[in-house]
Amino acid sequence: MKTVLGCIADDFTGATDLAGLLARSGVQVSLRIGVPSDPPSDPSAFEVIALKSRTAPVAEAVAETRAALKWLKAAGAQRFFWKYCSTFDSTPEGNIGPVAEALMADLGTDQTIYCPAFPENGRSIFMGNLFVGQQLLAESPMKDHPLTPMRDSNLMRLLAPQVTRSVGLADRLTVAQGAEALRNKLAQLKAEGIAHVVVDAVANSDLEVIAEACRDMPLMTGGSAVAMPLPALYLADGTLSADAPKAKAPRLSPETIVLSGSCSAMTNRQVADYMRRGAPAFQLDPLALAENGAQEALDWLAEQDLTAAPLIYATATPEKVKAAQAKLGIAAAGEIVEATLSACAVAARDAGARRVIVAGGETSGAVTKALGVSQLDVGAEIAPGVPWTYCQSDGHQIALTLKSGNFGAETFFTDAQKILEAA
Ligand SMILES: Nc1ncnc2c1ncn2[C@@H]1O[C@H](COP(=O)(O)OP(=O)(O)O)[C@@H](O)[C@H]1O
Ligand SMILES: O=C(O)[C@@H](O)C(=O)COP(=O)(O)O
Repeated sequence: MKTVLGCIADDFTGATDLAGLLARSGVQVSLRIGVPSDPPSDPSAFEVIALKSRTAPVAEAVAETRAALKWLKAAGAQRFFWKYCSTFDSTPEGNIGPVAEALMADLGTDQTIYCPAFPENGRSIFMGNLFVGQQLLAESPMKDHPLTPMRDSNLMRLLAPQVTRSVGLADRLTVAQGAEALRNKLAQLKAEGIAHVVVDAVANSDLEVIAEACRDMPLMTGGSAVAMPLPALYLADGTLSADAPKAKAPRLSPETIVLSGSCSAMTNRQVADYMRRGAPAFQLDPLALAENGAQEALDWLAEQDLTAAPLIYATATPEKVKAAQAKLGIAAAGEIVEATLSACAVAARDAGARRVIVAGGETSGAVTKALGVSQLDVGAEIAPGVPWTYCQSDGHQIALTLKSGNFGAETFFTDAQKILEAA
């Protein structure tokens, strides 16, 4: 089969988010960790390549994304999707714009759209301003993100310094008039030399209009939700034929490990909820880790009954995160936590854990790499944008879920376990 849509995500939770939303329509979605070293053989209609490039130096992010594009082109794809965070997370240098411009140059296209909206998770865009629930992005807890604090809510202002060509807006008033009106607006903006168009969306119905209007663009960019309508559009016009039914979820033994490196407001609530329910839990302190290493955590883990699904977490309040970063540096504090959680993941797997729940995008990238996972099949959705996936790790089949910091209900860690039981 030829790939119909080639997708590249800038982090691993983002990649499973996108793969999960595409798979809602019943199509097969293949998710690969990093650019495969082998050329494509029998690729899926929807291929998602997960990179860990969100906070990488710009040149590195651009080079990796171009390599992913090349692989997806070899898989037969003619349309591409660049997935970044629904809260438009980027460092001050910013990878979203340079990556988009590099992809546009490689694809020989003059215009793309930017739509991080994800209404089911409360992300909406109005007049180019991104909201998280009822708050502007820069007034939401994203202002305190440990690696990518978001201090402006206006997508045009965030994007403009990251790109060389002009930025414009197709606002909600246009989107509300339907796909043809949006296509006309995009054409008008293109004639004015606008290469980068932020598109407003506040509801799933807006995303359907945008997907319909932009489905044949060589490159679309956004959060996962604007890609969600694409499989149904491609099935309806015969670009894609209906897939064989999906394989049943494998039965895996109940040993479980929960690892949380996200410090988002939602993950803080999820960790507290899980502990209130009596889950065994071990807290990592970056300062203690810097001094004494990971052994204490590994010793604690070795004593746990993994059928009780123990939790190891570095999740902390913004004040505690800032204090650790002030002493260790932002990158070093993050790295030491990621390395420890990765070591715990490997130790838990070696001790028999076959169900692995990870919270945090960067954290998920580190843990997935440590587990040596290269390809994931998408399973049941636990919460909007967070599916279970199945993969191989060191010769064992495991279920792995990678939760974006902000996603999931307060009961996420127990929800995940219940959904796997029912799958
Ligand atoms: N207590 C802490 N102090 C400092 N940094 C931390 C702490 N706990 C986690 N981190 C780091 O914060 C970052 C959180 O990012 P990430 O895993 O992407 O979560 P999210 O999905 O919420 O963005 C990671 O690099 C993680 O290692
Ligand atoms: O689009 C989203 O919000 C997510 O898919 C995502 O990218 C989340 O990133 P993290 O919060 O760093 O997990």
